Amino acid sequence: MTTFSEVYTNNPLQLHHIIPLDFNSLQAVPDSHIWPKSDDDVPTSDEYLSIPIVDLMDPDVVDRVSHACQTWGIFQVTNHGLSPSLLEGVEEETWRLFSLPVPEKMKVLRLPDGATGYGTARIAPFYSKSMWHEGFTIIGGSFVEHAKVLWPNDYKRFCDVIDECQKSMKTLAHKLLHIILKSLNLSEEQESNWATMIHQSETNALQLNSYPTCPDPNQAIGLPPHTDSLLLTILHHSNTSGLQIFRDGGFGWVPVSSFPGALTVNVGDLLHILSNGKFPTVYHRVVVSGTCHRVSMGYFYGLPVDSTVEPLSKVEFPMYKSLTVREYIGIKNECHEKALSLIRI
Ligand SMILES: O=C(O)CCC(=O)C(=O)O
Ligand SMILES: [Fe+2]
Repeated sequence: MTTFSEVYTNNPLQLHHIIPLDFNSLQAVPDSHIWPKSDDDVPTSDEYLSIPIVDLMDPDVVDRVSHACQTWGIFQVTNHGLSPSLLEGVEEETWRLFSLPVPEKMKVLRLPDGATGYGTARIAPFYSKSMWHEGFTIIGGSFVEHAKVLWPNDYKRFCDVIDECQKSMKTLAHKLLHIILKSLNLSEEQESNWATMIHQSETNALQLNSYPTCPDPNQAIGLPPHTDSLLLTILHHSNTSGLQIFRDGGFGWVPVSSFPGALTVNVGDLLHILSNGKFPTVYHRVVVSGTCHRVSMGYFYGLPVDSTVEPLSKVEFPMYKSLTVREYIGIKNECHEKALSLIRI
């Protein structure tokens, strides 16, 4: 059986697509990081259109989550089970990691055919310009060896926090996916089979992101527009702005404010496929700031890599072909944003 990390070994990247810029002491944005302006670059509204907030203790939680998934594909959750002290701990460790001198971070650089470690976003090779971003990807126990390299005498605090975060995020992902399954009107047997599969899945990754203060934020981009590939993403972005979603209906790029203490959840491609397009996979990007260095932490949850994904409805005509998770990630790694249209029926 293939593990999630192994899925990435077939598409080795070139080092210049993995090594982030040394953002320290830059007075101007280098040409490599200047993005051309496009028509939809400017948010059409300065107002923060508020995305739905769902209390997981709400007795109507299934309806609320279902409505949020259908109308926005993104929502914020409260009463999510991750304590404020855990989230503060993760944030603190994220700052500790990205504040290290570049030569230290380079010791844990992601390998060209690897999935974990320090480096750029995986979508880097699809663009001629580079991002104002550095990341650290954690899959399974990969972080322990990396932490030992970074802090030989003081790695335990990073490991303890990350370990606890992975466990709590997994529990939350299971809870959310069980709620979402209920909203897809499946037969009892189908629901129970999918619940078991979700429970057994080891397809998950924790991504720490850093978007340093930028000398000219209008020229650079933190992360260009993309959708997330797996079932869902749970994001902790404290109270800093930067995340934007593209909203049809004349709204354009809408900033996502973060409700204090809440986590942001968004639908990914696999859930979009399972729901037969009922839940939109969210097109989002990250803009950078001239005054604020932002960090965020995303948890991505998927299905086992050898499992088959296809629209679950037995009554609707399927919009997408059936394929394995591994095949889908392979297509996404090769074709990026065209992946969904390539599997359209
Ligand atoms: O940093 C953020 O707000 C979003 C990060 C993101 O979109 C990603 O890691 O896929
Ligand atoms: Fe994303």
